[in-house]
Amino acid sequence: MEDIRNVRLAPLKDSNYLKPFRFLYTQNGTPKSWDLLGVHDSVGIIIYNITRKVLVLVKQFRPAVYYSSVHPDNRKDTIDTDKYPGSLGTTLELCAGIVDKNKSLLEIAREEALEECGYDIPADKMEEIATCRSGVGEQSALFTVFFCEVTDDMKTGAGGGIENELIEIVEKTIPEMEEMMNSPGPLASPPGFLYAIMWFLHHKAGKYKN
Ligand SMILES: Nc1ncnc2c1ncn2[C@@H]1O[C@H](COP(=O)(O)OP(=O)(O)O[C@H]2O[C@H](CO)[C@@H](O)[C@H](O)[C@H]2O)[C@@H](O)[C@H]1O
Ligand SMILES: [Mg+2]
Repeated sequence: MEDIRNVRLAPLKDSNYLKPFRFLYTQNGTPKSWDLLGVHDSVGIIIYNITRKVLVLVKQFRPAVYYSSVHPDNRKDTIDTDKYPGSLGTTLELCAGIVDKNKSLLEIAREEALEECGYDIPADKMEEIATCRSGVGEQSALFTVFFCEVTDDMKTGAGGGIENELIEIVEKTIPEMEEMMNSPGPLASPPGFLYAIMWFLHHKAGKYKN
């Protein structure tokens, strides 16, 4: 996963994932504008395995995280991967996916849990806990978080993602997550993940500790 080479930057002409545009308006009569980025909404799932008392998380290479770890002076057409190894771009996240199909958020969450983590989770085991905005500056996509308890016998597949996704399943105990949340960082995780883990530690972790 971390063997990243041949990194090059290119102009973006059109994209299935990002749509930049300008938003024009008046506020109290003053003309204004704001540059925006249209992106998909997404879902994430807090998966807690009660058989082995671990949170089931995913590690993956995120190009945006890698790119932002490169010093601005070195963001050229090609990036030196000896100086900047792929490990700089890996994150720890919830199992998650974009809402790019005409299916319910719950169905998409179930599909992602199976594709990325190998758990076949019945719909009635998924608890929708909160929806927040994944960014309010340039985009304002919704991020909906689900929670579910799983057991080892719900694991029917290997996980790891579909097509050419390379996703590693990472299991963390509650004390390991508490330690991570108390470390100064920078944490290689998005705010939606940190919010979800705080929610889990606050509302759920106590009952699993004994
Ligand atoms: N910009 C892009 N360029 C090229 N290919 C792209 C792309 N965006 C998506 N894709 C393709 O679409 C797939 C989408 O994967 P997922 O549905 O699992 O969403 P992901 O977990 O990456 O992000 C979701 O989950 C995380 C939460 O961890 C949220 O932050 C995030 O907004 C949400 O999309 C990627 O594997 C890739 O093939
Ligand atoms: Mg995903």
